[in-house]
Amino acid sequence: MSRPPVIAITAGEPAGIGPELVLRLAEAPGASRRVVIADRTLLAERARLLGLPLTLADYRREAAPAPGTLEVLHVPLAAPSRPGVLDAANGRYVLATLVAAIAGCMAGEFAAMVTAPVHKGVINDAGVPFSGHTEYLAEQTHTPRVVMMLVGGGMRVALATTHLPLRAVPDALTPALLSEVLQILHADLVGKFGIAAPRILVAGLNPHAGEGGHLGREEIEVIEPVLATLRAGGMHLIGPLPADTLFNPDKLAQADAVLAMYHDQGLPVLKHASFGQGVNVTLGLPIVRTSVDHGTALDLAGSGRADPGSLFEALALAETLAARHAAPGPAR
Ligand SMILES: NC(=O)C1=CN([C@@H]2O[C@H](COP(=O)(O)OP(=O)(O)OC[C@H]3O[C@@H](n4cnc5c(N)ncnc54)[C@H](O)[C@@H]3O)[C@@H](O)[C@H]2O)C=CC1
Ligand SMILES: NCC(=O)COP(=O)(O)O
Repeated sequence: MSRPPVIAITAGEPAGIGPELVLRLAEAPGASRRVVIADRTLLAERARLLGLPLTLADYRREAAPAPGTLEVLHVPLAAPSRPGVLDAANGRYVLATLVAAIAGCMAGEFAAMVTAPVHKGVINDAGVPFSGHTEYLAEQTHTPRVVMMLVGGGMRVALATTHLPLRAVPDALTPALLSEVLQILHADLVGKFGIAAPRILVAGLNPHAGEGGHLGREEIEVIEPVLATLRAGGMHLIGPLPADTLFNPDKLAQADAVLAMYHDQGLPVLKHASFGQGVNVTLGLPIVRTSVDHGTALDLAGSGRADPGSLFEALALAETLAARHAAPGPAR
């Protein structure tokens, strides 16, 4: 009998809701073997705090877990952590959990990694420049370009730019960046999502997609030329469209994915439609990585009220993508 794929789940910021959400994985459907990467004492304390009856077992690659146990690959905290209270002393612990997951995926020991939320600010406070998992995964796997895409509410929304100040967005939107992002998005819609000929709606940057150049020239000077070149190569690209009406149901029905130009152009729409059930997937990586659609929710940490729905969806998508990654099949 073939062994189930092993999926690594990083528990994220120790003061946030990540540790208590990963404790709920025993309830998640699916056939994978799940290994949580975190401090085992932290998990045991959160389980006790929330009254979750749970047996933690150290992960051993060759030994199948006993039924009813949650396997843990132990990474030690630098300092004890209290729910809701950030401590920069643990910033490097969070990164160490990611490094362990990435190494296991790159070595083929893990079929995929799923990430619970990290707190970007406290990692920077720890002295490590960090803008998000997406950028960190690109750096750690030596991948020059990756693309963030969220899936939820019947939509797939990818971002041309990710975690950068709004003021920096127009300068970041170069023809090279846009072209690479669209090629990665197209390739992974085919290869990871099994869509043979993806149709992509592309948002403009400016109000009314620039109003013919009267409200900004990025559409004319950057977006339209890139779309024209890629269309000539066979891609089905619609746009640039005004972002305020691009998400109307009649437009979405014409496409398999949307490319938004920046984080808060695309994500509020998707999160409004599916918060708590959405999944963040990193495209363009040599490994499979999915994540939750929410943050550390420090206000809920330790309360037991955090919804594990997005983590369960992220695990389910990781299982699907890992199966395709292991045995790429013909597109539907
Ligand atoms: N995948 C990741 O690592 C992500 C990390 N973040 C980080 O999280 C930190 C906090 O970000 P915020 O903007 O405050 O967003 P947030 O998602 O942590 O919180 C926004 C609101 O949603 C609620 N919420 C979040 N998750 C929930 C859940 N599972 N169940 C029920 N309610 C939930 C919170 O209580 C809060 O009211 C930031 O440092 C941010 O960078 C944000 C998004 C994703
Ligand atoms: N809004 C998505 C987000 O901030 C998560 O980003 P990442 O940590 O997955 O790069």
